[in-house]
Amino acid sequence: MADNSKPATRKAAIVGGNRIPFARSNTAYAQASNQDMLTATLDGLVARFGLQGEQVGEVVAGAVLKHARDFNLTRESVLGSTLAATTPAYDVQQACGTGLEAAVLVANKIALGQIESGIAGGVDTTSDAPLAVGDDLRRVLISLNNAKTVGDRLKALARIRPGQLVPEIPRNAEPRTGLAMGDHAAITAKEWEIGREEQDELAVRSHHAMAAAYERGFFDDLVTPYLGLARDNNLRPDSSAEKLATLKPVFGRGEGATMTAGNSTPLTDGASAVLLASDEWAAAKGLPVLAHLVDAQTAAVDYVHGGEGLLMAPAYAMPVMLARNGLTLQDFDFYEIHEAFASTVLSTMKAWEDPEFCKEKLGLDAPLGSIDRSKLNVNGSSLAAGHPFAATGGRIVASLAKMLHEAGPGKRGLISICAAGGQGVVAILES
Ligand SMILES: CC(=O)CC(=O)SCCNC(=O)CCNC(=O)[C@H](O)C(C)(C)COP(=O)(O)OP(=O)(O)OC[C@H]1O[C@@H](n2cnc3c(N)ncnc32)[C@H](O)[C@@H]1OP(=O)(O)O
Repeated sequence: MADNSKPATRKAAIVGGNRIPFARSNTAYAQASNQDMLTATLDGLVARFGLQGEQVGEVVAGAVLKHARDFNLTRESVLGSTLAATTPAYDVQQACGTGLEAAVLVANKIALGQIESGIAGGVDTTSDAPLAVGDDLRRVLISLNNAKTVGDRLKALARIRPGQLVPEIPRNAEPRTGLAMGDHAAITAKEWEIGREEQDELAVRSHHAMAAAYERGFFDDLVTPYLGLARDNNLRPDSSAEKLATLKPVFGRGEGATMTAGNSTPLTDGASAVLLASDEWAAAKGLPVLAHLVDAQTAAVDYVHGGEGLLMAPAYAMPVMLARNGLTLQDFDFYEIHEAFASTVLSTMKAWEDPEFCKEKLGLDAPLGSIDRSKLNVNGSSLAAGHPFAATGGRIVASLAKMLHEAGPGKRGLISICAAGGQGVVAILES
């Protein structure tokens, strides 16, 4: 007998988003914590949609760099916000895919009828990065804490050596290889023969597109000023290929190194949040529906044993998702490919165009093919806005949903986000 008790799945609506302007590390938000920024971002979203004091189904968010005291950063941020304190909330972490993964989790619960509304988000600060002590000092400090007598305390203190006092600072590097993510991307750029000029060109285009989008008011209902900042302070409207060509390579070694501070994302602080709901919930509240989250896919690559480049997992996730939805790579009106590094965007697109890669690695009869570059990151992306790791997904989902809404019904957008750990998340949005 059929089980009629299970609700049919439905597509989750994207009502809108909010973020604080992104700030280069150790600038405008140098004194702000993850919790400060996520709370402010949630409050901005709540104010935008008149949800003060209300309980939404769930809030799901995360941070890549988190202090040990932030057990459940998202719940603490909700408790500090103007949402009802009865709103359940929890952390997720999928490196730079965190914000998008959070949106997928919320959307899936809405699709299954488990919740009617939810907020997905992400936050990160490299200004307030958590410092840890080494294992030796940690053991001493624990025994000091457990010591019952003055003698025991003195004995524990006597075990401290000056060398142990050096803190462990989180490095922007892969734990299993010790290489910076930029160095991994540089290896891939070399493999795919990605040139310096095309990387710089992509970076300049990102800055110009985002500056133009701010000028035409595109971000007016997506960004709330915070701590004196009204726009992302990494944004350089006057960016030029000539200036970028003068910068020295910072990733990859020796002859032929192409990756600079100009065609790589900077270390960034910021937060984002997206409100998702069932169509019914949005209609009952008189709230807009900008787009729907239709599907998503994750993939992981074996970058440790040389199987694939660290940031190439989206290339693998894409054909799986396209096939499931009966779509080709060309069936989209907008493409949002996260610009971790300009070279990563270019390597990924080149892989999709390459018959050998698509056959050997993706198991396809024909390459996925080229995308229309005029539809790529049309309002700028991470090279211009900056990249507070976990906050990038929310920025992209909210921007793309708004772009689709502006373009009218029946439009389709594609998201591709590479993540540390050799993972990637891709998703489809439709208006
Ligand atoms: C995390 C995941 O899961 C997946 C991912 O997304 S991977 C990506 C993760 N992110 C990263 O790895 C961050 C990588 N970035 C970095 O480590 C650092 O920002 C960096 C090493 C690239 C640069 O650091 P830095 O040297 O301190 O940069 P910075 O001082 O700001 O810039 C160097 C110069 O370039 C210039 N510059 C930077 N961008 C420019 C631009 N667009 N136009 C003109 N000049 C520019 C700066 O003005 C500066 O010039 P001066 O020296 O004359 O002041």
